[in-house]
Amino acid sequence: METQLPSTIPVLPEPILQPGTQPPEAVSEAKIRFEHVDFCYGSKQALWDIHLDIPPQQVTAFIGPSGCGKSTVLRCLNRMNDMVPGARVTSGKIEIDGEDINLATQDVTDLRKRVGMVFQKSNPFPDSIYGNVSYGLRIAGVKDRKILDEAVEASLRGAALWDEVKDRLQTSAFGLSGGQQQRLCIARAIAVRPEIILMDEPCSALDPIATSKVEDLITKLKEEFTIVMVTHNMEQARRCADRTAFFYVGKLVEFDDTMTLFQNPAQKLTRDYIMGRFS
Ligand SMILES: Nc1ncnc2c1ncn2[C@@H]1O[C@H](COP(=O)(O)OP(=O)(O)OP(=O)(O)O)[C@@H](O)[C@H]1O
Repeated sequence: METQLPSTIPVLPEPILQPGTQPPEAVSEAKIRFEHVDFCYGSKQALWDIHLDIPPQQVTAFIGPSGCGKSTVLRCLNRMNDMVPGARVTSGKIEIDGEDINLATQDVTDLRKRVGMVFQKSNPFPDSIYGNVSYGLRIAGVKDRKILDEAVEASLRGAALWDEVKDRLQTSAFGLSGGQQQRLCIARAIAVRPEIILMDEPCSALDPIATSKVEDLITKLKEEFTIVMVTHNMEQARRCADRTAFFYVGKLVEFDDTMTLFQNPAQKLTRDYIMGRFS
């Protein structure tokens, strides 16, 4: 019997996987592993039993309707949810390279060096282009101008921005277009050589041309980084993501390689969502 699409979003979701469905098989070489994770904001549960293996050096996209928990899952990975009073993982475990990132011994600053983040709205600092890209290295204590120069150039090249800004590195970052500012934020994120880059709707404020440049960049960045992105744009998930996870009311409904998820989803709920039967 297939799960019927609820007409309204229930407060407490019933099991939504089809009977007999097993959790996705563990990826042998997971960079990131969610093991049966429940998460609450105070007394309000936002995630139920999230079980997910994210492979290294691939792009993984999270899709699903508003409020289904995509950003919460993403923000678990750099412990940004710690900043919300009462927000916590209430059961289960989240591992990066096999290490539990919620242990009391975990250095959160160190974790955030390993797990960079790019936000929906570009957020350059009120500083020059050079100052923005070199920021992370400078606060880590790097003072050598040659090292900083090389890192800034490599990061701007890595973010496909060097040619557009190389002659104005000392000018304000606010003088860049929206798309350039977003690529600058990506350059700032990669300058400290993270292992994982989280992107929360990185193109939602951009026009189609700027979106296309950032999408090309995302595809290139996976050669070096593990990318996890939230997107409301299903075409973007199709274009950029190797694997896609579909969430609904705080549960992971389906996680598969992107082509399979879009062309032959195992769950009726996934099919209904990608066919636009609800949003
Ligand atoms: N700071 C917070 N305090 C309390 N509840 C929160 C907080 N942030 C998110 N939530 C709740 O947790 C649930 C999941 O929210 P989340 O932002 O993760 O969903 P989402 O799928 O990313 O949504 P959207 O696509 O609209 O960004 C929602 O019910 C939301 O109201």
